[in-house]
Amino acid sequence: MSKDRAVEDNANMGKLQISNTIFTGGFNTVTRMHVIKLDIEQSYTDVSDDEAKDQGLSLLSVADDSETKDSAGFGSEVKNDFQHQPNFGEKTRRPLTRKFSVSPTILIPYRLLSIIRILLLGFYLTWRVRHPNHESMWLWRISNTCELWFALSWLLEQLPRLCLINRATDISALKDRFESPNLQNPKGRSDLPGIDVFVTTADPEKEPPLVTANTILSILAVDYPVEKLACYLSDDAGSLLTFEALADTANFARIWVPFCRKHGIEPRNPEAYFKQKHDFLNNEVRLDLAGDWRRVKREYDEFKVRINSLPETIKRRSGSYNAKEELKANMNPSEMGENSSDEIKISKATWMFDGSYWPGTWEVSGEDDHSRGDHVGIIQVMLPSSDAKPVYGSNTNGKHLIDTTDVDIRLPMLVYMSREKRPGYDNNKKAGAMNALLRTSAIMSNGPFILNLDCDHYINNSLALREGMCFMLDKGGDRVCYVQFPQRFDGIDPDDLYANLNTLFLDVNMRALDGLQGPYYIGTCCIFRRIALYAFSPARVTEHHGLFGTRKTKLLLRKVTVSKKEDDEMASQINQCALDCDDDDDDADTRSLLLPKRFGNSTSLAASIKVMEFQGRLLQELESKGNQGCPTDSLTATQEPLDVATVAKAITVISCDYEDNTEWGKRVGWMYGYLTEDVLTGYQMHNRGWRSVYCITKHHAFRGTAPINLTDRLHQVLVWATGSVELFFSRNNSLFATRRMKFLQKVDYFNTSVYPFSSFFILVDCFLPAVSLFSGQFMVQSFVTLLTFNLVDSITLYLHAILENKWSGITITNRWREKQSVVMWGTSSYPAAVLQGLVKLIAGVNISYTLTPKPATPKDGDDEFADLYVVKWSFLMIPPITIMLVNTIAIAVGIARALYNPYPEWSKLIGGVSYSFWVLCHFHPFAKGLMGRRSRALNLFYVWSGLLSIIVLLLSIYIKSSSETQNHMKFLFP
Ligand SMILES: O=c1ccn([C@@H]2O[C@H](COP(=O)(O)OP(=O)(O)O[C@H]3O[C@H](CO)[C@@H](O)[C@H](O)[C@H]3O)[C@@H](O)[C@H]2O)c(=O)[nH]1
Ligand SMILES: [Mn+2]
Repeated sequence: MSKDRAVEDNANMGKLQISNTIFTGGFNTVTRMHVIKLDIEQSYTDVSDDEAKDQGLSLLSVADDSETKDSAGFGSEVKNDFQHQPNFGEKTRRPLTRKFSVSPTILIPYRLLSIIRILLLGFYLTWRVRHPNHESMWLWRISNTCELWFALSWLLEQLPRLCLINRATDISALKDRFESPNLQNPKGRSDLPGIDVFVTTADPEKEPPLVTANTILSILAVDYPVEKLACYLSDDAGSLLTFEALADTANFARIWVPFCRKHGIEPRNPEAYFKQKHDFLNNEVRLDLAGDWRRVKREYDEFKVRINSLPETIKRRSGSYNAKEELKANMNPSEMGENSSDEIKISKATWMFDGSYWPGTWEVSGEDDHSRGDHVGIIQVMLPSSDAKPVYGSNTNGKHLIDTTDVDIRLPMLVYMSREKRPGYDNNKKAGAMNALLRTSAIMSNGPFILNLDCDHYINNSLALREGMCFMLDKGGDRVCYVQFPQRFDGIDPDDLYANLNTLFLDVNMRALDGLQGPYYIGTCCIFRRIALYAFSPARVTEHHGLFGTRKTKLLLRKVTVSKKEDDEMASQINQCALDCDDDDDDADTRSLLLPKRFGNSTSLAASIKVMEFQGRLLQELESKGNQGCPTDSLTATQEPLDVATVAKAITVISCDYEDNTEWGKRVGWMYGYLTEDVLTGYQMHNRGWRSVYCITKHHAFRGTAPINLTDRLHQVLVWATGSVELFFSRNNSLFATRRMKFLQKVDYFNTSVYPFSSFFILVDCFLPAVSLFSGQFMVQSFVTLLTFNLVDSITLYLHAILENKWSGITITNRWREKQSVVMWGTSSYPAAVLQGLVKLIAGVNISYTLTPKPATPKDGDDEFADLYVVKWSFLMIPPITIMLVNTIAIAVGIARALYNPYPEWSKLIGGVSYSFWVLCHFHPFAKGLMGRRSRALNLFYVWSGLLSIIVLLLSIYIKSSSETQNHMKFLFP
């Protein structure tokens, strides 16, 4: 698109908005869109003049076309420098990743143990079934069913752990291949593909802006070619608070990012970095680190104060503007078109610092067009994209904080986005936000790869993106739809009371899946291949790559999409789109108007097609530039110029999906209609035949926060478990509906979808000992057999865990926490999830999403774990509390009955009491959470009641056995 055209389109914004209305099809309301013009100097003054000019908060900065072309089209240079190039062939052929299998010394005993356990379980269960307890058949039946179920679920869990693997990356090989001079790239410019980073935030109260700001800073400072990186923040609250916090973050990044690059800082999240202890005398650091550290720290502290006082700042500013407005209106009522002398009511608006209305949500709710679920779409480029050439800073001369003469001071693109929301239309929660980002970014930067982060998950290792790229760009990498990293956490209490670390899932199960078809997508810390999100199958993409750079891309799109039958509609539509591009290449507007007609009034389909179109056009462009032999995936050798016209067109695309909203999530992008979009979205990709990869390393690539408050944790587990139930009921998840998914992978997905249903058996098992104590009927013939079995069972389980520790690092304590949490959640969140899922299935009721509150950054001197002791009531606590009470009472009743009974059945009593105590042990963290700060007393209670019951029992056995010597043998082996 020529410059003139862009200018013309800029002037014709009004016209474009009209075409948007047509574009949204049958929807009546005119879709409006705000592209905000801001001048950062007004609010943030401590920036030098020349810096302020390129400060970025200008209207959707237009990148210089000629520059961009230069950076992309290095074809001509190739010819000139051809003879002078040494041979790099060998160097670039090194593999980027390696795969290890777990050592046989661990694997063989591990498998042996599995077999032993299966045999033991088999023997025990057959014995149980063959020997009914005639005393109490109902107890026998119930406990049998429970045990059969648990055995089965253990088997389901164990099966996928047969092929264990570990992986490693070679970052230096990546550098050699993509960033060293070679024949195609004599200057050694980075040939790494572009990455768009998506961050989502939804509520500045539950998700403190300072936390989000730190995440953004860690992204802006990541070690990746600046011109290939773009960062998008989606704000589902449409809040000015987030907006201004982001603007100030972009500002602070000018200090923070060069500082990180200069000294090789890790981690590049200022809050986490400044918390560390520093050794400035270390030989490996630069001499000026101490000075720079002090100056940057002071800047950060001021930044922190500014961000934390933003709510107050905005409130005060809006207050004074509103008062002024009111005054004005009352002075000249005629101007307001009011004839009466009544006092005029002015709506309490939220004001931006330049004295204009904030188009998003206003603090005072209830305002039409300005509430959480009812506002226009907002898009703002906070930092423009940059050129491929490094820009070096200058030395300290009063203006500049630190000396950056040899430091590249460019910053990646940064965009604020808040999608349009209207009452009566489902916004599809996080999935909706992600898809809006997917479409917006397709038009603005179109990185072939996408990193997805929650607002509280920052990049902890600045090489993380490169690590991910190793998998994507390695041989065979084109079958990888995403690279998932484990979720690691800061700020978890040392005891990890509520099993937040998730070790069993993150360190064992996910790794085991990597030996099959790949780990689940867990919603954050995940790098996607864009094309996999566009519902392509890997086979198709391989074909794509095979032809890439050698034939006509258009031809290729047509050929590829027609050759596969299953992606029917979408394929033919893309096909048509490619044809359209052919017809009238120069008239983009006519084309976008044609699309809705051809495909009905479907906004979302049209939007998805637009995205496809862009991808196609990009390929074409590369093609036409003669970019022959360009490495696969370096699609962004061309940086899409960011011009006003294209971005204005994105307006239609980022708006909420209106009536056709199901189309997007059904076919393209993040899946709609489920509480947890993540597992389902990954499931679809695996089902299409993609594989995913687990990138788990000792240094944690990403870190985030987890709820350490019992109530928050219960609600988080409720959301996850409901997602699983939804997966179970989803049409896709029939064991027979699988298309290209490996069998064991399918088994694991099935297991995931089924675990909340075990809540029924867990509940029963927790009440059984109490019921038997109350009724005086014990559930098995002999507690001795039960205990022996439990012992053997536990031993094999923990031997397993020890072996698992060898390759996953999971400890016995972790294991015990996991076991406790299965019982705790199994009696609270899981049954609630099953109920919610059933209600949705039967009545079609939409389930609401509970956003997990993120802990705020503690101020100096604050208790880091204060949240741990906050007790908030939740209905989910009712069953566990009941179980704890019932079992405690049952123990007392049982003992009392035995003591006052002339013929007490001691063996039954011991069985019942120890079983009840065993149940109570599983609820220890739960009880601690309920007691809050008084939990120390609780520990004493547990120890003493344990000891006491043992003493009482031993005493009574002693008394009993000495008085009835004949019966002695009987009670030991009844
Ligand atoms: O309407 C919404 C709801 C949520 N979010 C964002 O989604 C992310 C995750 O939400 P959170 O409540 O923190 O979920 P968690 O339980 O902490 O997160 C885990 O579980 C979720 C559901 O499976 C995944 O989406 C997350 O990525 C994963 O970290 C946050 O960044 C939110 O801002 C939105 O953008 N819009
Ligand atoms: Mn979270």
